[in-house]
Amino acid sequence: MSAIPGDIAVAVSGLENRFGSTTVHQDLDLQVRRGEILGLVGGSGSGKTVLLRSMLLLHRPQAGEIHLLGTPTRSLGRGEEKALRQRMGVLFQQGALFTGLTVKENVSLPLWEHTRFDAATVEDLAMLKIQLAGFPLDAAHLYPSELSGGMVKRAALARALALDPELLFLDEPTAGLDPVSAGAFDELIAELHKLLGLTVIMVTHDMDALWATTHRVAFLGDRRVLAVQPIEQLARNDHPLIKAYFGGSRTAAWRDR
Ligand SMILES: Nc1ncnc2c1ncn2[C@@H]1O[C@H](COP(=O)(O)OP(=O)(O)OP(=O)(O)O)[C@@H](O)[C@H]1O
Repeated sequence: MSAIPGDIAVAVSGLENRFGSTTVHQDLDLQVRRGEILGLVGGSGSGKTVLLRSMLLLHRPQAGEIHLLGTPTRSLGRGEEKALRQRMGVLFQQGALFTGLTVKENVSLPLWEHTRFDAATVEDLAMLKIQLAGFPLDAAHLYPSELSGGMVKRAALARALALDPELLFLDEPTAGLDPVSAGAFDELIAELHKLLGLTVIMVTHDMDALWATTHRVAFLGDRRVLAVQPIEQLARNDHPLIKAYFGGSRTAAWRDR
């Protein structure tokens, strides 16, 4: 395949993912530009999470190539894969914090694992990320079970930012939050994106988040990416699957504002 331009953070080409007789992706292509916030949408079961996991190198596709930050990943050795993973942060839907660790310990963990900083530096960096994620510093000693849904998301975001990632993956970041908390989280993502120059890839069903934060949105359907467009254009795209998705009463309300 030809060289990947420097302004492309993630390039997926010819991706194929199958589970038994079910083909989830076939000949799927997607390019994510450096510094953009890209939304990933599609009907339930269209393969958004499997695509996310493929890009995170957590799922190995049957065919295709994924370039991450200019590096082809198909034949990476363990060491190279680990190094690349450290340049990516991820916020999973449930937050996925370790329940037996406090927020500060959760955020410190990647720093202990992947750096040789001393204890004081790890603590300083963890507290900085906790603050960046808008989590109250005086609650950093709490355990996940003591947090509200919005606080769990912020704590998990702080952990995702621990190693200063260039690429940030968000899986349904506002799912389960009330509208006010979800709106605040959208603003936080937009601010961090600007402040840290992150490339953000966000799977979401949340129309508010799509309209408020994304530069472009990729639509998954029919086992591939059917379109990548700014949301204003995508919501008016004539492809039957896209039309059906945005034609629902909840999404149409946004489109027709
Ligand atoms: N580990 C697995 N084993 C078997 N099938 C799987 C596995 N992971 C995903 N699938 C299947 O792949 C398809 C796509 O799943 P995926 O979770 O990526 O969809 P999605 O677009 O994220 O859906 P949703 O919006 O409902 O979360 C589904 O049919 C799912 O059952």
